[in-house]
Amino acid sequence: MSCLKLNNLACGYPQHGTKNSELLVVNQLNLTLNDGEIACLLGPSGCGKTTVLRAIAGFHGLNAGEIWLSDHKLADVNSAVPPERRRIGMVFQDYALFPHLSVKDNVTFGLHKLSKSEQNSICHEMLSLVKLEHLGDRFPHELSGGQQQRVALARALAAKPSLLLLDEPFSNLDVDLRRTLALEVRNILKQQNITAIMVTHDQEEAFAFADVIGVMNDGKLHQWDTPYNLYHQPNSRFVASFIGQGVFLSGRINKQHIETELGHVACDVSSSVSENIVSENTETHVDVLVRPDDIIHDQNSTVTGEVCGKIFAGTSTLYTLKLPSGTELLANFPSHLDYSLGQEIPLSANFQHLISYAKETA
Ligand SMILES: Nc1ncnc2c1ncn2[C@@H]1O[C@H](COP(=O)(O)OP(=O)(O)OP(=O)(O)O)[C@@H](O)[C@H]1O
Repeated sequence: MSCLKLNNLACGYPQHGTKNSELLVVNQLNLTLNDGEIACLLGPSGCGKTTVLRAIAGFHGLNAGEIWLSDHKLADVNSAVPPERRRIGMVFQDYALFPHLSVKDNVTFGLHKLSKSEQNSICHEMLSLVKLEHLGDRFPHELSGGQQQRVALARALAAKPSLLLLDEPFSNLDVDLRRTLALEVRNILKQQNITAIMVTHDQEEAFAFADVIGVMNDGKLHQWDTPYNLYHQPNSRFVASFIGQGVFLSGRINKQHIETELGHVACDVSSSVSENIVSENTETHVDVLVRPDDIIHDQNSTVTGEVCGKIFAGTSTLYTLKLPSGTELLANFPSHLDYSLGQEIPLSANFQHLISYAKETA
């Protein structure tokens, strides 16, 4: 069952120097999040992620569209349920704990309508959920960043929200802690069947945390999909370039093949060229997306790439390989294959999913 629905959402900010005029920073945005699903909004800085989150929370009005939570309309252009009546919890980047209150008092802050014993029981349940039962009497300044964020999560969940919004919750933490806490929070949310949306800049964090990811650019939602599909079946050139690593290699469609510098690649022309494909009997120039895991070391190949960069990453090494045309590809090889800078490596491509787009004209 759908929990959150955004229909044709548009939001803006007043433009400097003009009265009654707003610049739209989110436009025609549609998405549906099912009960118990965890989503991320991902996109370049300034693309409108936080504005969407603020609109859902009720801190930002709508210029067009509707927001629905289960069967309740939360907002449209003319009306809005106030934030405190939306049953939406929030976790912020800077934890936003009350510094003068103990951990226990922070967690029970929104529960003043309940009896003391109900408050204590929920507080105990929430603190054990985030594994902080032993720190209930401490104050925020006596906790690490990761512990403070756990308290913020416990506080948000104590109010039994219908939806949880997380605004870059892990970005103040170091990289290792970010990854482990993202997974830990995901497990807690799944265990409690909480529907949630997180905003982040960090793709790996989004991949680890979310069931579904919305890739935004310039106020628009380009693709709302699983991490696997975003990587293997990006629906636009923007998503293909933004998600994961990859390089576009020039190609030319010839019947059921695309001719590239790495040889002929078999393809189903109708499904592989996603944008602006022209008729099959004209020569069509395309850009083929080559991911680092598409490139293989192939002793039988006559095409070689010169190693001009390498980044060792433990189990694998990411190489930059220059083809004779000068195009530089990225290739991920197991790290026991240790090539030197300047070495020529015979290469071929092994595409699991061929992604190509009509060639961009300069
Ligand atoms: N109060 C404001 N007044 C005017 N413009 C604003 C205001 N807040 C944000 N904007 C603009 O709206 C656009 C979207 O901002 P938003 O904060 O939603 O982006 P974001 O994707 O969350 O960015 P980041 O990842 O950097 O936090 C940006 O161009 C920003 O400059």
